Amino acid sequence: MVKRYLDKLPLKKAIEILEEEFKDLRAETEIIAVDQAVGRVTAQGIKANRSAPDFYASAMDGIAVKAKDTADASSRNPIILKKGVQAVPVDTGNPIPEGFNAVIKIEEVNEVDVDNYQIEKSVPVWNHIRSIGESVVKGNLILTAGHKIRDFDLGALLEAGVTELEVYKKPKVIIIPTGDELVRPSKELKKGELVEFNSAMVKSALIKWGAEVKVRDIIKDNKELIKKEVKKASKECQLLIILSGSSAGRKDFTRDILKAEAKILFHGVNIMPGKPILTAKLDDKAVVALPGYPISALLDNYLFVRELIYLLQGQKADQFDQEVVEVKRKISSDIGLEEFIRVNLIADSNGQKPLTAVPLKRGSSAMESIIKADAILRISENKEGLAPGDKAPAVLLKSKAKIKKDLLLIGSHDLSLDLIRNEIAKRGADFRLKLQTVGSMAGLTALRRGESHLAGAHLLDSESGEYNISYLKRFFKNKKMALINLVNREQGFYLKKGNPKNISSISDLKNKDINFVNRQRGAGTRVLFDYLLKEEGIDSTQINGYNKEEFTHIAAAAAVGRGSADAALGIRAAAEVIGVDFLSLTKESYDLILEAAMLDDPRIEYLIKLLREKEIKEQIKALGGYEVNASGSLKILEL
Ligand SMILES: Nc1nc2c(c(=O)[nH]1)N[C@H]1C(S)=C(S)[C@@H](COP(=O)(O)OP(=O)(O)OC[C@H]3O[C@@H](n4cnc5c(N)ncnc54)[C@H](O)[C@@H]3O)O[C@H]1N2
Ligand code: MOO
Repeated sequence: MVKRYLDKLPLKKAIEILEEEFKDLRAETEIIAVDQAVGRVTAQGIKANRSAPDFYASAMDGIAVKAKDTADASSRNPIILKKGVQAVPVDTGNPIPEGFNAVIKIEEVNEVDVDNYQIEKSVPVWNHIRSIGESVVKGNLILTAGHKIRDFDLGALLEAGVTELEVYKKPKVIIIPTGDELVRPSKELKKGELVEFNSAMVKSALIKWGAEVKVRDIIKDNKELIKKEVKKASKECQLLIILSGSSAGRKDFTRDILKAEAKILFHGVNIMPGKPILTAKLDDKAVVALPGYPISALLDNYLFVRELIYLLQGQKADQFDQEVVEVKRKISSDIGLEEFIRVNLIADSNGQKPLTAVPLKRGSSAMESIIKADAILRISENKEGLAPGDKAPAVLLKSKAKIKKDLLLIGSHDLSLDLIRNEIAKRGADFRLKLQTVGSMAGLTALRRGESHLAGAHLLDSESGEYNISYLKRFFKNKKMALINLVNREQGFYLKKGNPKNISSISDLKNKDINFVNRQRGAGTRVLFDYLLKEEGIDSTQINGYNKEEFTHIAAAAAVGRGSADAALGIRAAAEVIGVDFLSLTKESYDLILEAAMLDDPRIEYLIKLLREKEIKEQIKALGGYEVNASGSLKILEL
């Protein structure tokens, strides 16, 4: 029988349960000095103790006058005002002398002599006078209860004579990381050890939301130890977070412990990632067990724990900043699960249409993809994925203004691209270069769909021996396209140090003793490998490991480095990064491809200029295996 251990609660329902169960859960309050209060949340409404200003004050440097004395003044009929009687000098902020009711700016006044001023314009009553309470009015409610204090709130409070205020104490949270395989972050790891980093992510987010957080030492997967720590910690905090052990593994004890000690509220929500979250109430305290996978823990922290931290401070969590975006490819999603998918966003050239969302890697432990993401696309639980042209909401992770300026490059992987990306940022350019590495062919497909500004490809045409052009003819018929040479680079074999299996040519791979690891279908390196095999008259079935695939040069080199393969094809620079031997076989060119119409886009001009710079060429060359003479050179093709 299928063992079902998870609830299938819709997200909204799950949040309602938390709100209902913990509606009276509040942190204690304390009185603190106003100038220490930024980020804290008011426990009571706050009224102004005084008006500001509490006297009539001059708003300008000039002279205080009686408005009626100025009534007839004009440029043709200048009027003289007697100093001390009809006019008194005042500076900005000075009280207005009794009996005066307007101010004229000094630059509009002519000082005729020590006793007389001349003016050429009449002024109305209250001209340039700050009235009593112009800034804040005594008795007015300045801040409501449940207000998170900002820098400018401080100013208004202090001006209004409020020097102390009652705020919620920072909610006390304890985080307990659990797991046999986990160790504190360090540079060196033993085999099988994994760095415990969820606590650092979760803690930092909670501090941002106003909590005071303690992280306990990592506890081994031992039921008694975890139980002891849970009971102890729950007495010292308002919210307890247990990291991992929320699913059904042999050592996932969290559910058992909470079942015995607490009231379980729910275990399992219809979302992905983050499905196996578990929440409970232990002696009125909130307990949340977050799933182990980092992206799942992260998402659940934002969706659920954030609500609780706000609730503890008498607030309701803000809605996420969402934007309706469009997709240009099919994106699958399970019906009955609300899916949260990391995406890059790109704007069309005139910025009129909705932003286009381009999905990134989905895995619940793919951290680089959350760093790269511009937004999290939400596919609701009643949808079975999205089709090209469909729209859906996305939670923005970066500013929309910045996203609209970015350049997105989707294509094959090359180490020089990271160098360039970093250089653009280092120089403070007003755009960022974003990369999605997916392989040459997938890059061209994305460009054709309008999901990127640039593709990166190194696709050999086995007939002509030329790179990329024949593919462009196929992909971009009747279009005017441009090719910018990025680099010419060496392709060859990654081999174990010292080449123990004596591999010296493609035909050596036929040896049954040799394990190869290939690149994914559609990768330029895969195309090259097929070409090299064909040239030698070798059939792919003769190669051990032809169907084993890695997705980047680095991953292929690393497979050789750790011994799971004897050889792989790839670029020299990755061999240098991983520290494996390299046997050069051929040279290829890697081009950036774009619509020719984009060539006068300032960002593209910047990129081309950068690629032509001597200093950048030297840096790329130093990565190993690169020829940079043609970097930045341009070809325009009418296809
Ligand atoms: N048979 C099933 N197995 C799993 C299911 C399922 O439905 N049936 N759900 C999967 C999903 S979805 C998730 S999410 C995870 C949640 O698992 P746990 O909460 O029990 O977490 P672990 O298995 O202990 O760890 C998963 C993974 O994450 C790493 N990890 C754990 N804690 C940390 C930490 N504090 N910092 C960094 N990394 C952490 C851990 O080493 C594991 O690699 O269960 C699936 N399984
Ligand atoms: O839901 Mo798990 O939380 O997909 O990774």
